[in-house]
Amino acid sequence: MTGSTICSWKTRTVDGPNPELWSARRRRPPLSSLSISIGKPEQRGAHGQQRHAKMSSAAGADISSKTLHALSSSQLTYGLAAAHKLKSNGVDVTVYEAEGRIGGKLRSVSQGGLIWDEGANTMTESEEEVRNLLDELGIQEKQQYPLSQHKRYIVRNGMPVLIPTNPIALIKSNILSTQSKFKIILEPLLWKKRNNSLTSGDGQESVGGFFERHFGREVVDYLIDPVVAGTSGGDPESLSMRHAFPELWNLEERFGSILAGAIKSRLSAKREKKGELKSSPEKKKRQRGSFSFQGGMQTLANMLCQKLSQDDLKLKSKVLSLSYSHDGVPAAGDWSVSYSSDHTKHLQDSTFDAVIMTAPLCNVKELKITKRGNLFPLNFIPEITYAPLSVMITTFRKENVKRPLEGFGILVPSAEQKNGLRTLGTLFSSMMFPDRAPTELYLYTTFIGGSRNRELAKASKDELKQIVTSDLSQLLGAEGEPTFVNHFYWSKAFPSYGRNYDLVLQAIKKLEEDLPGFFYAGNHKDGLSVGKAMASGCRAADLVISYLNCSSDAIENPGED
Ligand SMILES: Cc1cc2nc3c(=O)[nH]c(=O)nc-3n(C[C@H](O)[C@H](O)[C@H](O)COP(=O)(O)OP(=O)(O)OC[C@H]3O[C@@H](n4cnc5c(N)ncnc54)[C@H](O)[C@@H]3O)c2cc1C
Ligand SMILES: C=CC1=C(C)c2cc3[nH]c(cc4nc(cc5[nH]c(cc1n2)c(C)c5CCC(=O)O)C(CCC(=O)O)=C4C)c(C)c3C=C
Repeated sequence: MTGSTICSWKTRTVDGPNPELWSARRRRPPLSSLSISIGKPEQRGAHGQQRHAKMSSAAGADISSKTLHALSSSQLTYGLAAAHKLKSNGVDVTVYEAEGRIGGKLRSVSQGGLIWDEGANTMTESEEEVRNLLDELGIQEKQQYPLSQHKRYIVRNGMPVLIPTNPIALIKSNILSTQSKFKIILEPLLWKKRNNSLTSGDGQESVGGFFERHFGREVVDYLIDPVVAGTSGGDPESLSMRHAFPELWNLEERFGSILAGAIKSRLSAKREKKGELKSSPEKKKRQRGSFSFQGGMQTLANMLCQKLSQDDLKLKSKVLSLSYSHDGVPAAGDWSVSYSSDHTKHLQDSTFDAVIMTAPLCNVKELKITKRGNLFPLNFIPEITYAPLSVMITTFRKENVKRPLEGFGILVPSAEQKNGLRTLGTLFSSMMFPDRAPTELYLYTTFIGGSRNRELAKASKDELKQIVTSDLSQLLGAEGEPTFVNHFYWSKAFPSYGRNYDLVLQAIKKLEEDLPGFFYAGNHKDGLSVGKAMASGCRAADLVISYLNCSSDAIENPGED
């Protein structure tokens, strides 16, 4: 965001006698010096006369206290995290969601004594923004940590093998050949430098190419391929290393060897942590690892909504167009949003001071955006490839599962398709969270398709049931038919951080630079995980707050630079 441009605007304003202004100031001390008022967006019918939002809230003032609204045009993790943060800072928000429910890809179902997730199943709190947000929500007592979460399995020669979690366990395990084990140990000496002529013209190396240079092909086939499938539904050859794993990419840039780099950064992180603990010994210890919530991941979305009133959240409201029409007063109702509402069956408009867009870029591309009355063409947003995915929920009676495994779940490398396995992987949902099924049942969540098998992702429920039953029979000894089956299909489960991802990031930058007060957050930007998504929403909210602050400063101090 080009905050400096915004800060440099000079305009005149007079605070109107809006009582809500004062309550807003009381509610948000960090912004107390600003002329910020909180009010409702101005509404007009599709064909109605536009009213002047900026002038409307305070009679007598030539330009009233600014009505500050932030809009998130999708409500998901990012949108809701952003909305929550803005609300907490006393900024009014309206969240538009095209669907009739909140949560987006956080989608939990509770039915007949079973609880399952059709989207994200767990998350982490590696990002500081997420830790702070969860603390603020007071959601800790609802957090559920999976039992035996560090037990994860990979298929090798058609059978499950425990993924080693430390170097000694790796050496002992039969997950890799002796040759590959040596390649890993000797990586600091043997790793090959990137040959830029072998990467595509733009210097973008694939995930597969990168790891093959460092650890050899077997590591790519049996560790990287399943992990990539199990974190993005993608495959190592089509993902860009720099975009999909930026931390490891940077590690190579800094240290060359991944292993040596990882050890060095771990040691320095430990030292830093020790120092931090010494300076603030009361720092709270947090449980580490992945977690979900009682009732599933949807609980998080529900909690994030708590601060929003009924009017703040507009379900079944698809944003169709955005119009920026700045006329002298920065951020004061610059944005007009037009959306179709299922409730009224009409197009409606509202004005806002800023917009946080969290809809996928493929949806953004379909919007009509105008800037000062001229069409703002969106043809610079590249076509994005998405991985499709089917999620199958099955339950089996415990006595019918002959070789149940304790732990998180099992991932199937592509190479294991030759052994008849067609799923991407299965989460042992009721092993992790026993309250998700009655005691006599195991509940499994199996994923099919991804970029590995796009056609299969679209298969019918019956066909997918056969595939899941066959794989679970081979891997866990699940006999007979499942006692319950549920199917959910995501046509665009994940954006692929492919080799053209620079163009995607450039397009997001252009949107934010060319459209003052427009901010983009979401899983198309800084990572796919729920945690990264939430952090991205929080950062967008911070940018909105500074944008509004800068605009207010410019209004209050018209003579200063
Ligand atoms: C099957 C699956 C499993 C996953 N597992 C995990 C996991 O275990 N851990 C993890 O961390 N992450 C996981 N993820 C990833 C994570 O859930 C997602 O990356 C993230 O939640 C996506 O959120 P989003 O808001 O960016 O996008 P989306 O979920 O696509 O949300 C976009 C929202 O925008 C709305 N929208 C679109 N256009 C408009 C419009 N014009 N107007 C208004 N609203 C609009 C849509 O209706 C939708 O609700 C998983 C994802 C999937 C699909
Ligand atoms: C070992 C079992 C696992 C299976 C099977 C699995 C499938 C699966 N997962 C996704 C999408 C994501 N998973 C993510 C994290 C994640 N997944 C597993 C394990 C399995 N996933 C673990 C242990 C973790 C890490 C901890 C966590 O986040 O809870 C993520 C987030 C990735 C990130 O950047 O942090 C996503 C996204 C798919 C599509 C899938 C299907 C095969």
